[in-house]
Amino acid sequence: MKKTELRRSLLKKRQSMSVAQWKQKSDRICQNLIQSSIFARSKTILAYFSFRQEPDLSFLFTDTSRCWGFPRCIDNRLIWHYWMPDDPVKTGNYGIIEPSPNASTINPVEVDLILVPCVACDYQGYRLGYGGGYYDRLLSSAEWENKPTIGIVFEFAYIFQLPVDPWDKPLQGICTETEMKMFL
Ligand SMILES: Nc1nc2c(c(=O)[nH]1)N(C=O)[C@@H](CNc1ccc(C(=O)N[C@@H](CCC(=O)O)C(=O)O)cc1)CN2
Ligand SMILES: Nc1ncnc2c1ncn2[C@@H]1O[C@H](COP(=O)(O)OP(=O)(O)OP(=O)(O)O)[C@@H](O)[C@H]1O
Repeated sequence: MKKTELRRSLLKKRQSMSVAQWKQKSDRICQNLIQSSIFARSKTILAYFSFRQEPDLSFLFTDTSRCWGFPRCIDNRLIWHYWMPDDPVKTGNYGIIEPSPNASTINPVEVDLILVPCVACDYQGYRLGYGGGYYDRLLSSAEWENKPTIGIVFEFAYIFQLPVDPWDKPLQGICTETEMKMFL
C-alpha cells in the first residue's frame, strides 16, 4: 500500500477507538515511557499536544522537574518553545494546540529526547506522519539529526514494514501501550 492509503486507513482506525480505550492506551504509553532508562535520564524533552486521537502524553507534562518543549508550525518548519501546565496556548495551523509565540524558544543543544507523534511506525523504526514532512526536515538538519527520537504510536499502527522514501530516517526507538523498544 502507498503512504497516502496507509495513512488514511490507519487514521480511520485510530479515530474509531472509543475515548475510554484511547485514554487507557495513552496512560499505558505514559507508564512505559516513565519506566524507561532513556526517559529517566532526559531533562529537556520535546513532545506534542495530542490531535486527532494521537496518544495523549499530557500526564507526563505535569512532571515539572523536567523541561518540556512543543512545536509551532511556521512556514514548513517547526519552532520549539518551552511550555508548562497553565502556560497559555493557541490554536495553530491544522487546529493543533501550540505554545504562545512569546514563550522562550529552545536551543537544540539543551534537548535530550524527542517524542515523535506517528500515524504509524515499522519494525525498523521508519515513521509515517501526516505528510507535511515537518519531522523529516527537522531530523535531517545538523543540529537535530543526532538527537534520540522515540516514535509514539498505538500498537495497531506498529507494523512490519512501511514504504520508505529517500528522505525518511529511522527513529531510535518506539513506544506503544504494550512495549518500549530501542532499535540501537
Ligand atoms: N500533535 C501533533 N502536532 C504536530 C505534528 C503532529 O504530527 N502531531 N506535526 C507533525 O508533523 C506537525 C504538524 N503537521 C501536520 C501536517 C499535516 C497535517 C494535515 O492535516 N494535512 C492535511 C493534508 C496533507 C496533505 O497535503 O496530504 C490532511 O491530512 O488533511 C496536519 C499536521 C507539528 N505539530
Ligand atoms: N529533508 C527534507 N528536506 C526537504 N523536504 C523534505 C525533507 N524530508 C521530507 N521532505 C518533503 O516532505 C514531504 C512529506 O513527506 P512524507 O509523506 O514522508 O511525510 P510524513 O513523514 O508522513 O510527515 P510529517 O513529518 O509531517 O509527519 C515530502 O513531499 C518530501 O518531499
